[in-house]
Amino acid sequence: MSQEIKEKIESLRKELHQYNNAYYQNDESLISDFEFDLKLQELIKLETENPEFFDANSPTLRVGGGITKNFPTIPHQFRMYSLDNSYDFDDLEDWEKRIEKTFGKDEVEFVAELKYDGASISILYENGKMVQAITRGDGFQGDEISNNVRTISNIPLTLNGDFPERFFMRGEIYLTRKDFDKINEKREEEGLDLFMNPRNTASGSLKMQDSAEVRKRKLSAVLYQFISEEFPAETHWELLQKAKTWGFNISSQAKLCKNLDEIKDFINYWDKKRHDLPFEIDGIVLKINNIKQQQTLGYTAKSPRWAMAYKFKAEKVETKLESVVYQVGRTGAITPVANLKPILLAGTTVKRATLHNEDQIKKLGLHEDDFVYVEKGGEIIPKIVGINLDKRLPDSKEIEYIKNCPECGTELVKIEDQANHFCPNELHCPPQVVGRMIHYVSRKALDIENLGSETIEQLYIAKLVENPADFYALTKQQLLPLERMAEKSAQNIIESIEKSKEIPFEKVLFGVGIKHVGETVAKKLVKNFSTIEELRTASLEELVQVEDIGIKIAESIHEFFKNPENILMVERLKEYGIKLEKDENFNQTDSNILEGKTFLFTGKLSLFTREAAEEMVEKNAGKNISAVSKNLDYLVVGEKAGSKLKKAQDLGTITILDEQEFLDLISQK
Ligand SMILES: NC(=O)c1ccc[n+]([C@@H]2O[C@H](COP(=O)([O-])OP(=O)(O)OC[C@H]3O[C@@H](n4cnc5c(N)ncnc54)[C@H](O)[C@@H]3O)[C@@H](O)[C@H]2O)c1
Ligand SMILES: [Zn+2]
Repeated sequence: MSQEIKEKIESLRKELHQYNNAYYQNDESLISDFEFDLKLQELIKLETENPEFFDANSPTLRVGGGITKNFPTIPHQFRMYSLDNSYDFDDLEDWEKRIEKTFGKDEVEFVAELKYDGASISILYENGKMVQAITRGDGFQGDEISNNVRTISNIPLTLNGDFPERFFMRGEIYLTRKDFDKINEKREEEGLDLFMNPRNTASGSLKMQDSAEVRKRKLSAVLYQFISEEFPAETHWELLQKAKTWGFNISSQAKLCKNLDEIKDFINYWDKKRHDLPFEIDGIVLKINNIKQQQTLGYTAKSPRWAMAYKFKAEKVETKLESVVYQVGRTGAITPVANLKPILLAGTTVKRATLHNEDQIKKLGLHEDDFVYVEKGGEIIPKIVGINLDKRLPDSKEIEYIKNCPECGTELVKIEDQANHFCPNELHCPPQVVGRMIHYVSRKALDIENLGSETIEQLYIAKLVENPADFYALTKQQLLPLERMAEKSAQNIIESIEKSKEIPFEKVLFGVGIKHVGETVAKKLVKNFSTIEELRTASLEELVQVEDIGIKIAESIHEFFKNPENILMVERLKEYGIKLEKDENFNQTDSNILEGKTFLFTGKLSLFTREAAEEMVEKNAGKNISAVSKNLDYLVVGEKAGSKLKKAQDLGTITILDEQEFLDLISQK
């Protein structure tokens, strides 16, 4: 039994560490906050009942965040805690009883505040000037991100009035829904992946290296806590009012509450009204007003005893499933989508929910005409979390997954290890044909500016283009009749297409869309095969001899050139003057300073991508190798470097550099 409990505790700890890592380090939510908190509660319970399994590193005792290597690490003069969570009024009543036991009934006042969903920050002010801003990090120390915080317009850099000489203000950096949507609209235009939610985006933005980029994100800030050795007032409420006169943005919704009933009213009000706020909140924070009382209560290992968060449950609504439709992505991946009877959820009308893939539908056990529960978690897209079986009609049929592509009728295939079905008709399935052309014009490929996905779709429907070679036969006269196409834009498109004839071979090779041939692989291929002819006629054996080219890629290249339509397209591209040969300066190096030296990069790099780093090594005559061994000269470590770093340290002969030191090394030339 006890072994079982031990294993359960360990597995929960491991799981929660993983979620924390994703959440705080990579700004990703692998599960909903609600599910996360349930697991945490379960662990707390098990640990309290089984104190023999105590571990100071347990996620129940530690603030989840971490420190990155990209900013200076600064210790907090006053530790930054997390908050205890409660989900129902019973929890709150328990908390209030504990407090009354210490101070007596009616002796305690509370301040109720909105719980802003962003990233917390501690800002030091000296003599009325902002001096330093630090993230919460692990609570003991955080990242110094002063320059990024200075770009936030509602954080005062200088103060007014009668402020103390030295103190910290703590608060939350967040994104309004509107600014979040704007960022995503722009990303959509640029063909970039969309951000998941305002919280993760705000937190990620704060950790960007270039503060000019941070400024563009239009972050907001609200301050909710004054901290210092001495307090210029006796209550939290008064401190907030004072901070306001000094120039801080203090939440206008905060409310002084005399008792639990007033607190409950506040909570009930905001549980309904929160969707009308211009920003997201995930609950309410309650704080004891009197500072002396706060000090008497003190802290647990993780949170103040004088404060409590009340978290709103993710809203769940029931609605009817009207149909399941199947979308074909640009890579041929099939995504089932549920069309729902429109319903209001978390402030927006929901009509659709993603069903992910066949397994998900099976797992839900979805039938036609089912009544389903829909929830909005941390993500923007709502999902179906359950079915109301009481309302299922007796003769309703189970949803049967489609066998053929809804766009072109081709029989779908399932590839091992992948959750989605695919339509294999790459060359003639309409979304895939369009997708291939969009890929061809994208920035990392032929970089044909002005030719957006909508225009390509229109051109395809008008039967003017069917593969990348067709772009080069387009005329301005053909473009003009398209919707919303002005003379000037048409001219720009023609010019951009013409300009793409300058793009080097490796990008063209990436652009033609051979499966598994990404940017890096394309480069490696061009290094070894100077012309498209050489590549086309290379045998599988010759291909796999190239560094990083495995049999899968080799076969995919063969497959591509077996198809007469592809050969014809390549021939036409050649005729139009597209570069299908290696540039003379392809192998040119910048310097020889790394000659004879070997490099390996590990961990999460933030100053450059791994590919860019490897390219820098090559351009300076160094060599990249793929494992830590006696042959390795330099190991360059990013954030969270793991086993490779350890191995290198153990070997003791390898020089370990951080990213900046690596840059310094090559700039010595
Ligand atoms: N989905 C996931 O994978 C995942 C992973 C880790 C954590 N989480 C979520 O994060 C929570 C833990 O995060 P946490 O440690 O930041 O705690 P928390 O979010 O529960 O509460 C503490 C934080 O609340 C913020 N806050 C907002 N308004 C405030 C106000 N008015 N006064 C004081 N503080 C205010 C502060 O930033 C403070 O650090 C979990 O309970 C979970 O919901 C989710
Ligand atoms: Zn198809």
